[in-house]
Amino acid sequence: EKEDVIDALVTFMENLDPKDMQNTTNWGWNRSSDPCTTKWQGVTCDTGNQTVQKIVLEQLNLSGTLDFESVCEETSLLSLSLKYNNLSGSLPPEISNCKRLRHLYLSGNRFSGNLPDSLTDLANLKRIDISNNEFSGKLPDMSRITGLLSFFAQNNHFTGQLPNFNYRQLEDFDVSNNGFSGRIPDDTGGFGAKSFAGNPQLCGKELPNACPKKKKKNLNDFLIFSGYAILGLIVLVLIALLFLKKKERLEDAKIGSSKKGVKNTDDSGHSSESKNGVTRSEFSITSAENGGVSASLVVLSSPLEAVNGLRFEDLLRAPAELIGRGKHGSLYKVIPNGGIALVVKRIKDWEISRDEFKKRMQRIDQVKHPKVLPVVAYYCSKQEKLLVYEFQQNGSLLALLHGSQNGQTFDWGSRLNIACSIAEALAFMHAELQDDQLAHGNLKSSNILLTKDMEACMSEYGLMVVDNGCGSHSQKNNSVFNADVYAFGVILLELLTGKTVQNNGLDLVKWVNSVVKEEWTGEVVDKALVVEGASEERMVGLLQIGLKCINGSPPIGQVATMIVSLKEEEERSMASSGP
Ligand SMILES: Nc1ncnc2c1ncn2[C@@H]1O[C@H](COP(=O)(O)OP(=O)(O)OP(=O)(O)O)[C@@H](O)[C@H]1O
Repeated sequence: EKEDVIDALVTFMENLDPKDMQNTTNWGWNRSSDPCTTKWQGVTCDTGNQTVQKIVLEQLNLSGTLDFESVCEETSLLSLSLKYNNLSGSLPPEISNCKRLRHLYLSGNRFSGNLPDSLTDLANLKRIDISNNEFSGKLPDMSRITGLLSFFAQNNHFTGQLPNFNYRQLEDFDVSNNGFSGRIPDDTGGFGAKSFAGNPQLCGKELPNACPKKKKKNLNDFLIFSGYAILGLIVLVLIALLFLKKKERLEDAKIGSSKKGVKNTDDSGHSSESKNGVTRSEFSITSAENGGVSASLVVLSSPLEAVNGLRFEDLLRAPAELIGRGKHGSLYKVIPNGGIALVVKRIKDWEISRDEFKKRMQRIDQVKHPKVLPVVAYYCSKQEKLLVYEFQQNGSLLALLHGSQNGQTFDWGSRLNIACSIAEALAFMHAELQDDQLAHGNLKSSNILLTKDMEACMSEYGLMVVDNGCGSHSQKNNSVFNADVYAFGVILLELLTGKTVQNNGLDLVKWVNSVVKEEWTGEVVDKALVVEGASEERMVGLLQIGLKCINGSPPIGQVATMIVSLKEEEERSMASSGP
């Protein structure tokens, strides 16, 4: 197999047409030597498993073509740089075989034609530089490469609309001097005119060319508008209610600030200090002139600079986009003061007293776990409960499993990691919040979000608006914690089978149970995992843990330990088997 790779690499080099390189002393590229043990010009290997990781052939006057089919035979390739040569021809779609490629530097050549769509299948790509070539046509949908940090494509002949980019995440971006047309988004993450210059048909806020006003309202505008309208309405209703309340309960109205502990649920203060030293600022919904009002936005201390000064008015003033309407309320995306994106969960019909709600939020805030998405602020009045979280641009586990996967493979290792992270986080939370009887209460794949580093974290811990009384699993296990373990079992089945959950997971559980009874365990798992060659032994191991969670409600701590050891086994076997 190693011979095949060496053969392919030499073919790749021959296609680059290295005229005088063969005469150089360090050339080295030939079929009778090994790129990692003998020195091949421009090649760097992994010292551990002796595979080629980097190929850098810059300014060598190479004048042939780029044969991705051959070079991608070395599947462990991380970086390829062919800057400043004289290479031509188009990029073949086989580029997508270089699955682990992170850096692709091709600037300063004469490459032409379209970029292949399959480029965006490379989920690990971080930096692309194709500037100063003769590329043309439309760019593929670059937002599919979720981790992209640099994109240089200046000085080419690209045309058409710019595709979506995750501008906020990009560190470098330049598409100047091409033939792009259409409008650029209002929010380009700080990239200004310079990055887009020299495209006379581009228009946008950042550019000298302002766009003509849009006439037709599109769906997006409608959503934003309805978001505004609904939030506006909430405010009006709230203010009206607060005035009524103020009249009735004048004795409650106090202005000023007070020091208080966590247990103290007097909520008229403007700033307070909790027992554990966490500073909180509270802002009345109306200003102090209106007298003390008891409903207020509590901003929990947050590592996010932008959130610390957040005021309720900022939330109200910011454009709100309705992004979901779940069983328990609606979810809006807001970007207060044009800063960091937040989501506001508005919970409807929650029979919980204000004191109870505050106590619960403060208690949950004290118990921090890196894999539990913290509430950055909450708002609570009798009628209205709002929770504010940081927006997670990489979406949820549900979307990753069942939505458009953007062509990325969701491999076994990542699935096992997610299972492990969530189990550990849940075990930690259950242990800390045992006495308070605070469980997650609504654990499901749409409440497992992916952070910008694609780490899983649990959202909406402790909402527990759910019906604890009915539903078949809670008859058997009446504790709130057991319900979480059951729900976690369903998530494990989802991870393994790739199937959607319906009917609170009952359908999936029934199906898996019936297949397992017939001992066709292998049939249960997601085809993608089988194709990938994931270890059957460990997949069956995880399946058994999932079924245990569903049928036996073991303590989550035990479940976490089992998954951790499964993951360690996986890591050991990866380390010993090599590539
Ligand atoms: N902080 C967040 N950042 C990004 N997306 C989020 C965030 N929180 C939730 N979402 C996503 O928004 C969508 C709507 O969420 P929402 O919580 O309203 O619905 P749900 O989870 O389906 O139902 P439920 O009301 O039972 O929680 C879901 O797909 C969810 O994954």
